[in-house]
Order: sequence, then C-alpha cells, then structure tokens
Amino acid sequence: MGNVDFALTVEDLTVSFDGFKAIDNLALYIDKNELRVIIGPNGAGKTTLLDLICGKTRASAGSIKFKDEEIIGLPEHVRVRRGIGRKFQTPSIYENLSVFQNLEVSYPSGRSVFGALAFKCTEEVRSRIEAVAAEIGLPDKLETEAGLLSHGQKQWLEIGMLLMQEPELLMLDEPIAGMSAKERDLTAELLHRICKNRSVIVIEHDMDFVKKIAHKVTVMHQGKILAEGSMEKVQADPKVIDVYLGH
Ligand SMILES: Nc1ncnc2c1ncn2[C@@H]1O[C@H](COP(=O)(O)OP(=O)(O)OP(=O)(O)O)[C@@H](O)[C@H]1O
Repeated sequence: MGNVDFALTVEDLTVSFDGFKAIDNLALYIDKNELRVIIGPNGAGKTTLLDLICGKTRASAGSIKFKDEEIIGLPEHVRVRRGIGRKFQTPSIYENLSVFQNLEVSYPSGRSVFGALAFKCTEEVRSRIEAVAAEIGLPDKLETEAGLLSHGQKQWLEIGMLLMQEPELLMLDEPIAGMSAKERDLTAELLHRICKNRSVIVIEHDMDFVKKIAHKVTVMHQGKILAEGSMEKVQADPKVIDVYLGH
C-alpha cells in the first residue's frame, strides 16, 4: 500500500538473528515534518529498527518505503544520498578541526568544482554552513576547535554535520545522553526547529524529555509495537505501564 503523504512507510518488517525475531512483522508510518519518539524496555528492538531503516542491518522480510519508494534492498550510502541521516550515540566529529571545517567537510560533494564555478560554490557552502550553525545554536562558535566544545555542543555539531546533507529523515539515538539540564532544554528547542523541514525519529528513555519533544510516541516491546499515540495516551495505557513505565 503506497501513500505519498507519509515520509516513511514500514510494513511487515522482520529481522531474525539466529532464529530470534528482533523485529517481528512491524508496521510504522511517519508523517512529513513529524517528530516521532520510540520508547520501550531494553532489548525491545528500537536500535535494530533504526539500523534497518538506515541500511546498517539487512531485513529478513518486509518493506521500507521512503517518500513512496522501496529502499529495503539499497545499501546504506545510497539511503544517505536519498535523504536518510542517522546519528549514533558516540560523537564522530573531527576534534582538531573548527566547527566551520567540520560542517564544511560534511557538505555533500559529487559535483565537479573547477574554474569560475569554484567561487560560486564556496559562497554556497559558506551560506549553508552559516544557516546550519544558526539552526544548531552555534553561530558564534564557527572558528572554535571542535575539541573545545562542551559535550552538548559536540552533539549539536554532529546533528549539524548531518543537516549539511539536508536529510528529509533524521534518526537520533538517545540525543541527550550525558547532557546538562540546560543542554537538554536547548536540544528540545533544536529538535523543534529541525523537524519543521523534515521528519525526525528519536529513541529516548528520558520521559520528561519525550514529553517535551514528541508529536507521537511509539512503544516497542519484543520486536513489536505495543502502543502508539500521544504521550498522554501511551502513558495511561496499562500494557505500557506493565512492561515499561511502571519499572
Ligand atoms: N546483530 C545482532 N545479532 C544478534 N542479536 C541481536 C543483534 N542486534 C540486536 N540483537 C538482539 O535484538 C534484540 C533487540 O536489540 P536492540 O538493541 O534493538 O534493542 P533496544 O530496544 O535498542 O534496546 P536498548 O534500549 O537496550 O538499546 C536484543 O535481544 C538484542 O540482543
């Protein structure tokens, strides 16, 4: 069933590891400009689901459509080019480069730059870098060496490096891990900003943070979806309290 209104359509998705179904016949529909949070107990399959969407792990069966096109057979780098960005928990910035340079190296290449085109392209890159720096709250840190940034700022820079590629779907695994209260608040604001132009999927365990950011919450358990809806709705669901929130 195709539906161009969804940014991402996942249906009948299954992955088995040695006979164990880490994802079991799962369906997920993400709207354009939606910020979806996935919660659930350890081992529920949350990370595996994101691994399947970005192409890090191959599915055993099912369908993953991005902007109404099947991507399940595509390698990871092709999915990145199609507009799927994924941030892992450990930062992978270049500590000895400036914020500007970190963003610059993340600008998608692939077109030849020569002669008179070079200057135009540099200007284009610079304005993109400035726009992204503003989006991630680091406009006055462009010349700072990335290694000197706070833990939170490093995380935002990494999000910025993904934004340089203008992804239409961005996936973040526990983005506030290790952050101060102030940094958490700023991250919530950052996520509100970036989902205006794209869909965002976040895996998160901190329920106060989930309440602040989620448009909709998906609760996973044993590779399946246990509940889905507004935070209020899933919080009041006895099944969710039983397997997750009550612990
Ligand atoms: N490559 C793999 N090989 C074998 N088993 C795996 C593999 N990847 C994940 N699993 C298993 O799949 C299940 C789901 O793991 P996953 O990491 O997706 O859960 P999670 O919901 O992200 O948990 P957490 O909140 O602890 O990160 C676990 O039982 C895990 O051991």
